[in-house]
Amino acid sequence: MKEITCIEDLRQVHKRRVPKMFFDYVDHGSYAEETLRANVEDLKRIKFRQRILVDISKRDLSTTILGDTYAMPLILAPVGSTGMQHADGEIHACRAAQAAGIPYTLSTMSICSIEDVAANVDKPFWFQLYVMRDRGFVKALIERAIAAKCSALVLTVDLQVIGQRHQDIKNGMTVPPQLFKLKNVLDIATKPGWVKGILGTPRRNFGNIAGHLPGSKDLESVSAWVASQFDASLNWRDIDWIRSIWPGKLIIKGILDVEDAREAVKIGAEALVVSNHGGRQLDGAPSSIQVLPEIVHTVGSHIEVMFDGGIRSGQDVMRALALGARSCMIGRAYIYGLGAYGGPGVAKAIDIIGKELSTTMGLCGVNSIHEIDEKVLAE
Ligand SMILES: Cc1cc2nc3c(=O)[nH]c(=O)nc-3n(C[C@H](O)[C@H](O)[C@H](O)COP(=O)(O)O)c2cc1C
Ligand SMILES: CCCCCCC(=O)C(=O)O
Repeated sequence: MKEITCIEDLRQVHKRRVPKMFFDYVDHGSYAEETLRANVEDLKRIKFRQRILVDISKRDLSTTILGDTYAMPLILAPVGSTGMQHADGEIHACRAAQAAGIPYTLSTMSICSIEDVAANVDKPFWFQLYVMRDRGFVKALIERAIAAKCSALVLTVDLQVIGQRHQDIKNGMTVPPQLFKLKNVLDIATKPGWVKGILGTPRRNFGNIAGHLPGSKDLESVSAWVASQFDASLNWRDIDWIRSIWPGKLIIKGILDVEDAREAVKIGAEALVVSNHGGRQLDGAPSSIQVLPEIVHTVGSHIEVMFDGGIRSGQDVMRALALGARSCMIGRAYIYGLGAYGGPGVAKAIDIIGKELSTTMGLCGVNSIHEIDEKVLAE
């Protein structure tokens, strides 16, 4: 891994090592991918203000997230089907996050179940919830997260209907995926390391949602499956119901509008994530960084504001913190590491971003996370 120096290097190795259908599922976004591109490009346009001759010898990246101390303001975002990028991917990612001292969020749509992950890691992790039509099942999922001692519930609210990802349709990325389609068989045959890993683990299907998958002979497009299973009637009134089951910290993920941010404060969520789902949902929505300042300005003193979308470097984390985010989630950046090298690849992604953040802080004359604000940005 010596020649890996940035997240793009991990992406290139991921692309070589993982079947195209799974790499594309990660790398692409919805429709024309305008929001996906805007997330990355709008971050890059933000320029820093260099400061010199400040004592920056004692830089400290540690911070608190929802009252707990972590090594840096970084969180591994929930990513569905992580275990298809690398065998037992969720367990490896969670272990890497915990070793680095940052939170890991397990998706409802994970391959390893809540119990699989809990049995194989040392500390509590966060659980991300999708609300399905079967409310008895949703209640049971929350109870499983409580039994596994998950320390926060991340309620994702921007995917009750799914944005179309053209590439997934072309690749046969259905539920379950069409691994035996000729072009996939030919491609998978060139990825022996991936095949060996996946065949070597019993965990190859969605561990949390058994009983809600199509029968073994049926194939459903992802959009048809989501339409049949996810509850499109979900609304603010349902949050009380979730609160009545979940006693812990609640994070609402998928907020882009100031009015919605105000609602999240009103219902008493502990945090919200400014997110457009990594450009995978409403194509044509603004980039996350474009809306961050107005949301922070409106609600930032009443609720903890987290951020995601387009982060590919420590410089990007610094940009989001400068515009008022308290912490940042990364999705693709760590999945590229996982697909490339498994757990050590996730550790590498976190390390790259942490070091870039530390250097950027230094060059802006800043020693601690709480000092980062608009003053580190060029006019
Ligand atoms: C392959 C993939 C799967 C995802 N699955 C989920 C999911 O199951 N639940 C969820 O809340 N968000 C999911 N997301 C969105 C991420 O949590 C996060 O919002 C997004 O990746 C941030 O953008 P970034 O990838 O540019 O960092 C997924 C993202 C990707 C790339
Ligand atoms: C196979 C079903 C995918 C459900 C949504 C997972 C997700 O949030 C994403 O792909 O984005």
